[in-house]
Amino acid sequence: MLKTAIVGASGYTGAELAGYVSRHSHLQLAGLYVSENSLDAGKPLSSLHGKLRGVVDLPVQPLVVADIAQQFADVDVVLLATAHEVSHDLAASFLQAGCQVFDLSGAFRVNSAEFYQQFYGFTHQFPELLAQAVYGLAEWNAEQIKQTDLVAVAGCYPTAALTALKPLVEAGLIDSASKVVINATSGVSGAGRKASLTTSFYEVSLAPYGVFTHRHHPEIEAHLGHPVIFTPHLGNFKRGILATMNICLKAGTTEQQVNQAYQQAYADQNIVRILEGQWPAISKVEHTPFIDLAWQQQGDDLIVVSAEDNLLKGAASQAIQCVNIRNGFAVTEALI
Ligand SMILES: NC(=O)C1=CN([C@@H]2O[C@H](COP(=O)(O)OP(=O)(O)OC[C@H]3O[C@@H](n4cnc5c(N)ncnc54)[C@H](OP(=O)(O)O)[C@@H]3O)[C@@H](O)[C@H]2O)C=CC1
Ligand SMILES: CC(=O)N[C@@H](CCC(=O)OP(=O)(O)O)C(=O)O
Repeated sequence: MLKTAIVGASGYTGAELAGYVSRHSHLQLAGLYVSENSLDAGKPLSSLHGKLRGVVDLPVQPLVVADIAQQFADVDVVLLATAHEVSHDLAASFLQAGCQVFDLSGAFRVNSAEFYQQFYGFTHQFPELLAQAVYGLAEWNAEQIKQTDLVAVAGCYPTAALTALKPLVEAGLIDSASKVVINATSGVSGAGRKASLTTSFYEVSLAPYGVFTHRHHPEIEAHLGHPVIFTPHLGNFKRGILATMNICLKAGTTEQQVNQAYQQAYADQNIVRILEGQWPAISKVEHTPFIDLAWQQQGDDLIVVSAEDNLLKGAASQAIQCVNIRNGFAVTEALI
């Protein structure tokens, strides 16, 4: 059994991770952590997330950064479900303590100091870790994930977009002079558990945000290798992302070529479900680790739609996929 700690355990993705670890045959929950001065320190996780009652009743403990080397010396796996800046500051200490680190934040996803300055507003202090981190898009980077101790789990919108678009790029089917247009809508849990006016029930409608400026725009381009226009939207529902993508195919691309590109990428991947005769919908993927895909072609125009649960395939279940891949467990262990 691998001793597994969750940092940021009281948050939305942290609680999902705790549920998965508790039902994993090869992981043993070694500790649940929040910030040193957290108001929740000492409370059972199940008192904060009622669905975990009787499943994970361990209390969340304050993380004392100065004690990491000693306290985590016998911990095998650390799941960081913390804000980007927090993960940025903590990852090196856990790696030095000998832990495998799976970071759900954006702190190590793009190997570019400029990117962090421009889109995250901080100067990245760990260029060597940025270079060493493997992007945790589970279906695409399994070989590299097997060989690293630092996985930067892919972002929620990027997972929805890249899963849909990478097969087409890999097969060389997208018109190189065109940009792929991605419109995606997320439920409010994407913004985390902390109270804020923009995600309060009364305020939320359906509206775009972060137009031309969202940090997932460059993350998608960096890992796709093709220019995009990405517009996120916030919807008045709790969880899930639906992404609709408009693609200009190379002139003369056939339906068979498109179909083949997807079959080649995902025929053996249980988490990616290719739908026939129906479109993806959030209701079919919420509370599941799946990502659903469907497409329709008209001449050289292709519309692809993906749907996932932002807290699961967009975060926690993809992190567990990466843990499974890294440690040679069945990819879907604890997930399906
Ligand atoms: N929500 C989503 O859909 C997705 C989220 N992510 C990423 O995953 C990460 C977590 O997101 P989410 O679960 O939504 O966040 P939440 O805001 O819901 O939770 C954050 C957690 O971090 C804890 N925390 C805050 N500061 C520290 C600290 N210094 N040390 C230890 N723990 C700390 C918080 O507890 P306390 O404040 O009490 O200490 C809380 O447990 C983020 O980086 C986010 O970008 C990725 C993909 C999707
Ligand atoms: C609805 C909402 O606010 N969503 C968040 C994205 C979710 C998230 O936490 O982003 P990462 O995947 O990069 O960690 C946002 O737009 O910032």
